[in-house]
Amino acid sequence: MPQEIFSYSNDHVLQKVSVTVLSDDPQPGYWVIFIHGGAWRDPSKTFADLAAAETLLCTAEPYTSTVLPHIAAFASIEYRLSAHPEHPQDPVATPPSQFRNARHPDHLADVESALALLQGRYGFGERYVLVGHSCGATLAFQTVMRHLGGYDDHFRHRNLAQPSAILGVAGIYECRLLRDHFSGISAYQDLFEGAFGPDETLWDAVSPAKVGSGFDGIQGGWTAGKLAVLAYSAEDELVDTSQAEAMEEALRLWTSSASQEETRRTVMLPVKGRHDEIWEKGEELARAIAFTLTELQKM
Ligand SMILES: Nc1ccccc1C(=O)C[C@H](N)C(=O)O
Repeated sequence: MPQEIFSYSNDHVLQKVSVTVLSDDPQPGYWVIFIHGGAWRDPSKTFADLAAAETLLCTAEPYTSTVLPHIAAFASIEYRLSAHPEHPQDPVATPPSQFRNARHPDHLADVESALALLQGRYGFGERYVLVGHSCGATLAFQTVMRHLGGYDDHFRHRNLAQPSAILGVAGIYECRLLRDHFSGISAYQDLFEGAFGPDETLWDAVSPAKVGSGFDGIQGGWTAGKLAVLAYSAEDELVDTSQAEAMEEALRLWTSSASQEETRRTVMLPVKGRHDEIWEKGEELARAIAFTLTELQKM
């Protein structure tokens, strides 16, 4: 199954998405679309972060007989990044197409452009699971928020088909809460300021767990959604469990406002390993993706 790489814009080298199509079946399975983490800024995180889990899902039992038949394709999105203090770039010598100085809403606008490219080429509609790790989970849930601070509705891809399920893995859902939990570590203040600027009211207005349970957030926005899975690890040294707990709470109104019972669910999924181990080894990420697809089949 050859991997293809598409650029969804020519402005920046990071504006690309990898695609591996497994089945051209007219009765297709789900697309699994991944958004990597790295605190909106870490250039060592790439679309290849899905590779270990993807390989396991495609080659290892029991996945090959249980979930693989229900997967149509894998895609993995890269997006423009903010500046990273440990990866400085010379602003004069670096071409604009490689310079990392993105600010919200650039990251999300890129994710939406990537989804638009995929929908335009493959037209899978709502038959996809959006999977995000760390800030990738923030971005995944932001795509289905009705309004978003600092992002003019006018510029959003309003007619994009929404995912049937979102799997957040070690996700950041409430910026200030995370910063305060690690208040002795300046990197947290820096990474949020790098992505969103110093105005903390904006941090709240982009946090899926802060605006989630409201008409402006996921409750009003994610009309097509069926399943939210929040995978979290007690061994995660960078994102503590209160993030997934806050998101679970915020999703409560979204779940209960479904027109019929059992048509929307939120599931907390404990996984093992440190923050990056989850996708690096791939076993836990693969298990979480398989879990999400299996639960989705039941609905
Ligand atoms: N401090 C974090 C808190 C939460 C999530 C990620 C990070 C990271 O540090 C990611 C990346 N390794 C970075 O250097 O930006």
